[in-house]
Amino acid sequence: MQAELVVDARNATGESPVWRPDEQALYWVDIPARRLHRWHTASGGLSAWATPEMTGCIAPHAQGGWLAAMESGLFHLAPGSAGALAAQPLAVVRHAQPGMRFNDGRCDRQGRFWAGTMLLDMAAGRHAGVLYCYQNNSDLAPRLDGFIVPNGLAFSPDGRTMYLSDSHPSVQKIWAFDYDTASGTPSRRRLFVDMAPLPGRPDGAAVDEDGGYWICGNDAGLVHRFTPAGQLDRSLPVPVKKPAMCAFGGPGLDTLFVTSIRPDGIDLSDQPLAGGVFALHPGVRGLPEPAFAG
Ligand SMILES: O=C1O[C@H](CS(=O)(=O)O)[C@@H](O)[C@H](O)[C@H]1O
Repeated sequence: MQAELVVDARNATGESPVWRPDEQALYWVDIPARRLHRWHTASGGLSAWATPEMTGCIAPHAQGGWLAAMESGLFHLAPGSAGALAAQPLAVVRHAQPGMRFNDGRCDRQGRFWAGTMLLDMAAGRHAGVLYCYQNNSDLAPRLDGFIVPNGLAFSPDGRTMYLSDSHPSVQKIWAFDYDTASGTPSRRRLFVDMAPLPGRPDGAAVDEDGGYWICGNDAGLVHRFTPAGQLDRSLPVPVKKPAMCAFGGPGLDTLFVTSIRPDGIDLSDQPLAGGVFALHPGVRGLPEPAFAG
């Protein structure tokens, strides 16, 4: 299967792709560049907005616009025309240590927002990362801790299994949890996949309608699909070494969009498209991305 380059975005760290069916457009962020991006598939039109801080992830907001997890906390973003962006603070995070920011996250199927934090200095390898849940427009609460680079957050189609990974080279694990959809409580944490023996570190993820868990194999140029039982089903190549996160989109939700990383200061002659956004057609459909309910 050939991955098609859809946007030669040259993102430093392209993350959090989210498909908006109402706009037939893909949004994503470039974390260090402090940018929110939009690509309208039919017209090919590209838009970008400067965000006040680095944004680790975004989720659609039920009232329109986006819930964005940044450095100091959560914001509501309302992108306008000509690059205008209204950013309203919603919740301030009390980080476990100085020098942290939000990273990967999304909403559960009931519309609660979950996102993890990490140290900007990833190389330090400290287990300072915390997983937070935000709900009722007011309550940003730490729920799990001990992570270095929390990533790969996703929910099964019935919402009753939560997935979470840690990308750091010293961890490279994906865990599954039972998830109580009524209370929003994860429990019975267990190892879903140990990715250390497999090519690529676990990065961002998406779940398909059959419950397959798709995760970017960062540093290996692969996107892996695991069955709900944790068996490797297939691995699809992308023409860059560092795919970062994937999301289903397109009119039939059957395109898997993949964002990527363009590392600074290294020879990119073997991956000139690094930092691009790619499209794969894996033969399965995704599910609509749940919005933050408030
Ligand atoms: O900043 C980030 O970087 C890592 C990828 S990498 O180690 O730089 O290759 C990624 O896992 C993480 O999600 C992202 O926020």
